[in-house]
Amino acid sequence: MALKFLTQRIAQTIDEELFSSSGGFSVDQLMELAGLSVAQAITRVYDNSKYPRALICCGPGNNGGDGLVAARHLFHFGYKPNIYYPKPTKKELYERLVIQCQNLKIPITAELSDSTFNDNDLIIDAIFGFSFSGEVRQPFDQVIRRLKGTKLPIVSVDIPSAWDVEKGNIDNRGFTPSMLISLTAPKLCAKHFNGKHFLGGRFVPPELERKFELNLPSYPGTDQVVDITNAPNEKL
Ligand SMILES: NC(=O)C1=CN([C@@H]2O[C@H](COP(=O)(O)OP(=O)(O)OC[C@H]3O[C@@H](n4cnc5c(N)ncnc54)[C@H](O)[C@@H]3O)[C@@H](O)[C@H]2O)[C@H](O)CC1
Ligand SMILES: [K+]
Repeated sequence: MALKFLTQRIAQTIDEELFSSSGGFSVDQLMELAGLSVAQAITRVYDNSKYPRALICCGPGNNGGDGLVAARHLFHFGYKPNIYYPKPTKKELYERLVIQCQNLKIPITAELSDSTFNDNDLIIDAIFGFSFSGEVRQPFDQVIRRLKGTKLPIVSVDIPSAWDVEKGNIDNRGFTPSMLISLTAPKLCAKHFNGKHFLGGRFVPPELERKFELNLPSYPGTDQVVDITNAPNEKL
């Protein structure tokens, strides 16, 4: 059975079920596993000896939270992360994630200067995930413009930011990353993506997987990610 690509509504429904009282998960837990998946997938493709400086661009929602968690794991995996976080979320969870990064002396900035951006080997796009809609509003429009112009490799978390969650890069509003890490299950926009593609978020209970007919591939050994670059994908 082919891997299921999710609509925005189904992605949000699965998220709600995981966090409901019957699902039993807290946001912290799943964000930690999501961010760990992202960092682990990066090690598979972008070795820290060749790509040590990683700029993590973090948005205002849970996608940005995944980015903050990934920054911490990348530090422990031997990278030199830098964080661009223009609109820090005023919630305790996010404030704690920031403190954890500050304690590792990971630079965090809200300004997007040329050097903030260019003095890196790799960019991680954790700006918007499956709740994105419409056209990109300030202050994120400027980082999307930069990402469209850069020659550095970009790794997108869950959705390439500014892409329509279902239709992909409509009107060329976004950029095309070199690598995508889909979380839980890929969203429909990933059918338009031809680069390196991993699946992460190894926390879906089999019953939930069956209910939504996700047909997830098996994760090898104790890995948090599985390479789905060549998974069956009927192109639209
Ligand atoms: N179940 C899972 O797989 C898990 C996924 N995780 C990650 O969570 C995101 C989805 O998070 P959510 O908070 O729902 O939304 P986003 O991060 O996508 O962003 C919402 C944020 O963005 C603002 N926004 C929306 N559209 C625009 C726009 N056009 N311009 C500017 N700003 C916009 C909106 O106002 C909100 O503030 C999922 O993709 C995964 O990455 C969990 O971490 C773990 C479980
Ligand atoms: K993203």
